[in-house]
Amino acid sequence: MRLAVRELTCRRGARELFRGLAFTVEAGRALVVTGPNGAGKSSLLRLLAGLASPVAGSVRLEGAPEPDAYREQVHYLGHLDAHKLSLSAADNLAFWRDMLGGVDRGSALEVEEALDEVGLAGLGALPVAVLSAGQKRRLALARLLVAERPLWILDEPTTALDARAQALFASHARAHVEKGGLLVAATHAPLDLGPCESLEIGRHAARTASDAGGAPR
Ligand SMILES: Nc1ncnc2c1ncn2[C@@H]1O[C@H](COP(=O)(O)OP(=O)(O)OP(=O)(O)O)[C@@H](O)[C@H]1O
Repeated sequence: MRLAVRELTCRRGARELFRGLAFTVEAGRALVVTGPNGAGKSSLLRLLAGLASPVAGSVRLEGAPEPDAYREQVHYLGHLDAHKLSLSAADNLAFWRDMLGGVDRGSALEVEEALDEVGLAGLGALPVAVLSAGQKRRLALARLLVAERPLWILDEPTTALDARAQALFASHARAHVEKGGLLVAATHAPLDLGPCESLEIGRHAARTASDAGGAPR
C-alpha cells in the first residue's frame, strides 16, 4: 500500500499555496511536513485526509484493500482536539472507537487500556472540559489506539504535550510505521520518528528529501 500524491494544487481564498506537488509515502514509512506559519501544511493535511478537495491533482491510497473507502483508511488529528467537552474522557473515546473502528478490531485497544496507555488512567470519568491542555491532547492521541487505520495524518501532534507524553507519542508512531502503517505529520518541532522522509512547504515551492537532515523528524 502507498499514498500517492500527484500534481496537487491548493488554493485558499485568493492565494495559491502550492502547485504541482507530487510525492509518495510507502507502507512502513513516515513523512514529516515542515514550513513556516501559513505555508500550507494544515491545508495539505486536510487534502490528504479527504476533508478538502484540491483545485487540481489527486490523492490516492494505492493497493488499499478498499480503495473507494479512502476516508475509512485514515486517522486524522487536526489542530483542534475535537472532543465533546461535556462528556467524560472515556465516553469521548468510546464514541471515536465506535465511529472509527471496523468490525475487525485487530489489535486496537479498549477504552480503558488506551486511557492507561496515554497516561490518563483514573481520569476517564472526568468531563473533558476539566482536563488540562496536555491531557486533552493525550486523549486525542488515544483515538489512534482504539481503532486500527493504516494512514495516520497528524497536524502538530505533540502540541501541549510534556516531554514524557512526546516520547510516548513517538513510540506509538514508530510502532505504527514499523508494522507497515503510513504516517504523515506536520510539525514545527522534532518528533523523534526515526528514519523518515521530509517535505518542506515553502512560500513558492515544496522540496522533498529522503532521510535528509535539516528538517524536524
Ligand atoms: N478558509 C480559508 N480561507 C482563506 N484562507 C485560508 C483559509 N484557511 C487557511 N487559509 C490561509 O491559507 C494559508 C495556509 O494556512 P495553513 O493553516 O495551511 O498553514 P500552516 O502551514 O499549517 O501554518 P501554521 O504553521 O501556522 O499552522 C494561510 O495564509 C491561511 O491564512
